Amino acid sequence: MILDTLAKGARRRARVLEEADGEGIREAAIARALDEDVHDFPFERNLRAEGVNIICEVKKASPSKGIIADHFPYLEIARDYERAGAAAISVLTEPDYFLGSGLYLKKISRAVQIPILRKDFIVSEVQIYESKLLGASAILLIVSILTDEELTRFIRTAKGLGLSALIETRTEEEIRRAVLAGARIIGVNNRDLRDFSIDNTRAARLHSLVPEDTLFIAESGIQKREDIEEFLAAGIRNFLIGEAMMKAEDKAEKLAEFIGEEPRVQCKICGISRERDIDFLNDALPDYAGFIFARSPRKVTPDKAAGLISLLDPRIKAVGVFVNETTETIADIAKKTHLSVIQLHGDEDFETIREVKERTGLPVWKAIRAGSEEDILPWNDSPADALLLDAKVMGKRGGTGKRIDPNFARAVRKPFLLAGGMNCENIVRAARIARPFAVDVNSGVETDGMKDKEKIQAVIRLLARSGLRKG
Ligand SMILES: O=C(O)c1ccccc1N[C@@H]1O[C@H](COP(=O)(O)O)[C@@H](O)[C@H]1O
Repeated sequence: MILDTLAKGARRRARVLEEADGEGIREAAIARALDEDVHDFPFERNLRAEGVNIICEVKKASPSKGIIADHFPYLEIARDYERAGAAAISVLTEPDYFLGSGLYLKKISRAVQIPILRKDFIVSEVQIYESKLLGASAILLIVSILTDEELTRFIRTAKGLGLSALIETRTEEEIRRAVLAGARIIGVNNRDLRDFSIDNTRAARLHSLVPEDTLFIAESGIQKREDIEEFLAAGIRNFLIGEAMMKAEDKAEKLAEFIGEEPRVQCKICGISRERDIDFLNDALPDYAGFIFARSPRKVTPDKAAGLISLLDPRIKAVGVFVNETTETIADIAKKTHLSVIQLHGDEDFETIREVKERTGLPVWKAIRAGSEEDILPWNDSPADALLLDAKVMGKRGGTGKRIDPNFARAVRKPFLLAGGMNCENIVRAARIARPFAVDVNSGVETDGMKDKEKIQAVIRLLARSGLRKG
């Protein structure tokens, strides 16, 4: 049986590794874990995020399909997965049948920000230490090739290193063993590795046996949206998809098909200060253009802004960004420059928001620098028309390029925009988790402090290809 052959090969490689420098690998991995925050477990955190979470796989070949990708630009594939909004990336490292490599994992983990699962046949602790050094955030443990003692010990070793362990099962009995061993994440493989047959009902059938607080992942054989819909009906929302993602020419479009969303997100490009920027926007056609009237490298004078806004395509609404400005000045500038929306990005209170709304007759967006959900809660009662969630950075007002945890959006009870370090790499996943009415992109579409035409176009196109915004 292929699984026995794969496990045998893994044992041979683990022995070579152990003999070469088992002790050194162990020590280096433990030192790295001590250096990091080992309680963070980003793989698990991402799978607990709102909505459908998909782990996309990087694999050149498989024993069932043979060569999947003749051309295998693995770094580009991984970056495309990240941009497409993958929750994590699974990287095959088994060399003989999957033509994988530890080097692929090492390089991918440096190229993307999302967590990486090492997909291999782990039969020895030295492979777990090695996974840590390669940059994995999670490892796969296959119940059928491990004893109960090994399973328990490997889960514990992984945890001590800050690695999550995805425990792969195929039967009721294996789920029982996984639970007893202390699994926090259980996967059910729809593919039978004895004969490679696929049974897409398996994960749905076995799901109910897994305790509620344990993460559940349906693995293998998922090809189209209808497959996902069947799993969703069974209460499953985390998936590991290999071949279908590898074969998809446009990863963003394929992931959008799996997730199945209605276009609902608008886009604001902020910090517009030059005629060239207006040309970029008139070409890309975002929904809003932001003009900053506060202290900032992107600051514009009212005269300059009036000139720029007069050149703006009428389909793009002008947003004025103010920090602790007087209501009178805001009203004057709004009139002079023909603003459509006022964004208050300072310490403005409810009373000021009310005054600005009254004096200008315009909608007001209140920016909140959120370090936690608690920072957001009081603003749900504010008179602002919408909130704008931005990152909290001590001593800074905005334009920090720092990300906000999109899960904070759970606390918002009003229409809101998501801002803070949005760029082509993170915008799709953040928008899917937070579900704002608009995303706000500023420093993430700049090069050397200037707005960059290619980056603006890339963000706008990506939002459309991902099904988030009308194209
Ligand atoms: O961009 C600025 O310099 C700025 C200055 C003062 C207030 C707000 C500012 N920008 C706003 O910050 C957010 C997020 O920006 P980034 O993507 O993190 O660079 C955005 O809403 C801008 O309008």
